[in-house]
Amino acid sequence: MSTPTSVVASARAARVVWHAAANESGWIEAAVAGVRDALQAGLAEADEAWLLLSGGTTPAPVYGALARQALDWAQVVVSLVDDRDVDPAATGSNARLIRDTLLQDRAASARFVPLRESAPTLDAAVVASNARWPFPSARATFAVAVLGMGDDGHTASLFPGAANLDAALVSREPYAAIDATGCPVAGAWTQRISLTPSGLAAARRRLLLIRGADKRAVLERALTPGDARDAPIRAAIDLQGAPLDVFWCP
Ligand SMILES: O=C1O[C@H](COP(=O)(O)O)[C@@H](O)[C@H](O)[C@H]1O
Repeated sequence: MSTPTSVVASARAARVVWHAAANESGWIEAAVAGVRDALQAGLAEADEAWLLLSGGTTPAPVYGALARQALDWAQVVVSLVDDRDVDPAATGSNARLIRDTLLQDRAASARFVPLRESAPTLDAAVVASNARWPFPSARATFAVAVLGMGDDGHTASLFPGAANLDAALVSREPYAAIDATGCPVAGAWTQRISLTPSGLAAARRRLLLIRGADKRAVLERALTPGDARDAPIRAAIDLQGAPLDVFWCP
C-alpha cells in the first residue's frame, strides 16, 4: 500500500525546525548561536569538531560574526559542503569565501581543509576528499553542516537537472563530482564537488541559512510530496537524526 500524500507532507514538515527572525541582525545572532552550540557539543565529546560550510551569496555575514565568537577554535576543523572548479583565489571559489569571512579574528586558529585544492583535477579532488573522509571516528565529530539553498531548490551543489544528480543522491561516498551544465542557477560554475546525502547524514546537526520570501516559498514547496530530483533540498530534509534547523529572515 502506498503512503498517503498528506502523511508524506506532514512527515517532511516535521523534519524542519523554523527559526524565523524579524531582521538580518536577529538572523545572524540566531544562526551564530546555532553553529556555536553545535560546535561546543561536538568539542565536549571529541578532540576535534568539524564544521562544513556552504558558499554562495547568503552566509557571509553569519560567518563574519561567527569568527568573533569565543570558542576553542584550534580544535575546530573547517571544511566545505561544496565548491566550484575554480582557482581558489577566484571570486566564485567557496574556499575563498571561507578564508575571507570565517577564517579571521578568533577563528583564524581553526584548521581549514579545502576540497578543490586537494588534487590537480576535480575528479581527483573528489577521490582525495573521499579517501580522507574522517568519519566515523572516536577523535573527531562532524558537529555541524551549514547548508544554503538556491531558488531552484538545490542545496550544496546538488542541482535539479544535473547530469549525474541521480548517482550523487544515492552514492554511498561522502562527495561526488557534479556536472551542472544547463542548470541556470549554477551560472558559469558548471563543474562542482559536492557533499552527497550520505556525507550529510554523518553530521550531528544540519542548519539551513536562507533569506527572503522567494526562498521561503521554495522551501515550503519542497516540504510537499515529491522527489529529491526535483528539489534536492528534500534529500537534506528527509535524512534520519536531528531535524533540519532553518534560519530565515525577510
Ligand atoms: O552555488 C551555490 O549555491 C548555494 C546557494 O547559494 P546562494 O547564493 O543562493 O546563497 C550555496 O549554498 C552553495 O554552497 C553554492 O556553491
